[in-house]
Amino acid sequence: MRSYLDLVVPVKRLDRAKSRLVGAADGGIGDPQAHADLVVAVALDTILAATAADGVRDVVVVTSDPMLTAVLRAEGIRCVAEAEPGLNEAYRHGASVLGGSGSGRHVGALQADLPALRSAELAAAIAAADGKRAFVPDRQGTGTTLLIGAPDEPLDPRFGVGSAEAHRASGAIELIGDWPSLRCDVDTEADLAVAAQLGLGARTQQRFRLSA
Ligand SMILES: Nc1nc2c(ncn2[C@@H]2O[C@H](COP(=O)(O)OP(=O)(O)OP(=O)(O)O)[C@@H](O)[C@H]2O)c(=O)[nH]1
Ligand SMILES: C=C(OP(=O)(O)O)C(=O)O
Repeated sequence: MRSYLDLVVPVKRLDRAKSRLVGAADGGIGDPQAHADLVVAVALDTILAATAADGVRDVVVVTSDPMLTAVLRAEGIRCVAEAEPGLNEAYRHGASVLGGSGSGRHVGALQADLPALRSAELAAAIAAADGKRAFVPDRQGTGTTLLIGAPDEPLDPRFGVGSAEAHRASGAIELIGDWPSLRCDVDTEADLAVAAQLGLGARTQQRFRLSA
């Protein structure tokens, strides 16, 4: 069965996002603008790869950051403000904006920190889910980079520490394919170095201080 997904992608306010990456931007530590630019670049590379993936119909970003909203809207990307703080809250809000459950829509949750993402890998994961509730674990196997809801059911996101196990326990099928770029979320500078080996998106490539 061919599935067409609408994706929700939340991003924190830039002054709070990706705190473990402070210092990885080309301006180094002590340059908040350089850090913000790196977070924007990572999000934009992720989102543009997602919008180009076969099987993705629509993407909505949930963020309350004014600068990020302006940048994304200039790229033609739809943004909505958070209704309340929190990652799972942002996913639920995005899903409700997209139509939520019972409206013939099929919603997925994609993390915004996948700067090496290849559209073909995301498309392959969506196809592998075959219309069922499913998730893709991060490369460590403990977190989640993509959750695909069951059609016409609430998304029921369970992101946070140990989210792979939480999504498994919720009945989602674990999808493991040869999708390194889809599994490579970047929390630390070491993760960014791994993503760089896979091939960073053009914007992140420009902003990452290549120290390693
Ligand atoms: N809109 C929204 N997005 C969030 C929220 N919390 C996390 N995110 C996003 O979810 C993704 C995964 O979160 P984390 O990997 O924990 O990233 P982070 O919290 O920015 O990074 P650290 O400060 O290093 O923990 C990132 O793209 C965040 O921007 C939230 O409360 N609201
Ligand atoms: C919130 C998550 O991401 P991270 O591990 O990047 O914090 C998660 O994997 O559920």
